[in-house]
Amino acid sequence: MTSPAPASAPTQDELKAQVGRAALDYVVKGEIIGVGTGSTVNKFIEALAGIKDQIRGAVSSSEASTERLKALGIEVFDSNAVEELAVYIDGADEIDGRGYMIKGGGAALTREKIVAAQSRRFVCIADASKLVNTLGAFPLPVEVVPMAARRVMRQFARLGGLAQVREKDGAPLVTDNGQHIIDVTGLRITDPLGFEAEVNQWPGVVEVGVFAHQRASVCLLATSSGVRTMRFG
Ligand SMILES: O=C(CO)[C@H](O)[C@H](O)COP(=O)(O)O
Repeated sequence: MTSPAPASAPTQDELKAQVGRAALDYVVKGEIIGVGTGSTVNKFIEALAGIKDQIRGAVSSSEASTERLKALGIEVFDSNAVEELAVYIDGADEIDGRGYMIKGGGAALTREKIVAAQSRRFVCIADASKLVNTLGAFPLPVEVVPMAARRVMRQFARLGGLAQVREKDGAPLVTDNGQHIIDVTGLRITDPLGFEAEVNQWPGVVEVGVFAHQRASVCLLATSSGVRTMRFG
């Protein structure tokens, strides 16, 4: 007699698909939905296409997500055309136990923060590897005006961080906003609210990838035993 093969652990792709589907429970019917950027959000967009007739459309946080949404027949609105969104659904590079996040691994942090700020609720979708005690192990993305890059990098060095300009195809990556990204390693961000406020007032910083003032309201965390829901008040 043979015993059944042990169930294999879900792959990261399956975990992302799982939270992408779970986020459909937070989609407010008849509304325009805020949609983020990244591989987890791409799974959400696929799932959203299945209920596209139940929403009015989306405000998107990047050209990449806009393209995907449109390809699946979901109307995309300019963020200026919508005063307030009921919900924003997006991934994260790190999230802590208070709903504070690092975002921007996909270089879309500025638009992500804008759409998050116009939304009543931020639903973060992530796999369990993104949950941390203290933010900072993931290189912190910061969008900067190119002429300020070196100065901002020196300011991070004074905080003990090591910054480098993100590159694509051998040249500095250019964001959807025509700016550059620097990635900073070696930081331990114990006061995300204070850190975000400080870095955002350095000349030439367009936006820092710490999401503390726009923290998550809820996080759907994919684990090998199912989706765990964390609420942050
Ligand atoms: O902030 C982001 C893009 O700027 C993404 O939300 C973050 O990088 C997570 O991406 P993924 O779901 O691919 O892990």
